[in-house]
Amino acid sequence: MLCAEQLTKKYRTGEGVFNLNFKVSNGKIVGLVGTSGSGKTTLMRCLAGLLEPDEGRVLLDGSHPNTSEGRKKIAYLPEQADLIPDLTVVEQLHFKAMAFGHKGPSLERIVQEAIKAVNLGAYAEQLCGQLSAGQRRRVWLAWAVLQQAELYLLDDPTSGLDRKTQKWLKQWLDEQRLAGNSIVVATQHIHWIEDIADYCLVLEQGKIVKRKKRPNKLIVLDEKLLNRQD
Ligand SMILES: Nc1ncnc2c1ncn2[C@@H]1O[C@H](COP(=O)(O)OP(=O)(O)OP(=O)(O)O)[C@@H](O)[C@H]1O
Repeated sequence: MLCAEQLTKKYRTGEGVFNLNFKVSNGKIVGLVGTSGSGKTTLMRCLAGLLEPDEGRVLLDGSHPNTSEGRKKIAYLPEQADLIPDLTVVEQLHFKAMAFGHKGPSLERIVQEAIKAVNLGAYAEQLCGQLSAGQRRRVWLAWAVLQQAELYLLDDPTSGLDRKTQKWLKQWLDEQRLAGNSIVVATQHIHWIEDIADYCLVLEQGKIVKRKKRPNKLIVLDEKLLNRQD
């Protein structure tokens, strides 16, 4: 479980995030929603253990997130996809998978599965520096897929994504939830996240101004199941 307790991170300008308290249980999706500058990235970096709070703390299963144990559990995907322009898509993903400890046939399999998941097969041999913004974002999502983490922190994941990939992403997030993993998604698009998130935190000027729980509505992921006669 991830906990933010009285979390404050203040920049010299006086901006930042202030006295935030919330929990993300295993198997839950939480949306962090707010306009530009509301503090989403600051909070995400604190949750990933990359920014040290001035007050309060972040705990992942009772420990600081930036320990060797914590780093194995967290997949943090920042707003900007940090890809090496001279590597092909497949080389880039090999490189990332190796950094996460995969090797041999399992490395090859996991890279191919990630490429297939985000529908990047046609671009597998293309240099990352020659991809469009949306294609780069898909490589970035493939990077999330191959990490096989317990906690996913996704900052602005839908930016530049076509509808098909946005739909796939929702399905993938739902699969992660069913597998018991936790996800925090920072986005300006409340309509995209609110029908999949278990709850949303609305941020304004670094403070939580609203907590929105998902209404109890039936989500139809597979219509065949509904129409089954057994
Ligand atoms: N390193 C920094 N030094 C000073 N101020 C900063 C720094 N980083 C962010 N800020 C300020 O803190 C506030 C929150 O920024 P943050 O990047 O967390 O917002 P955000 O909600 O992620 O915005 P966006 O949706 O545009 O990415 C902004 O007003 C920003 O100008």
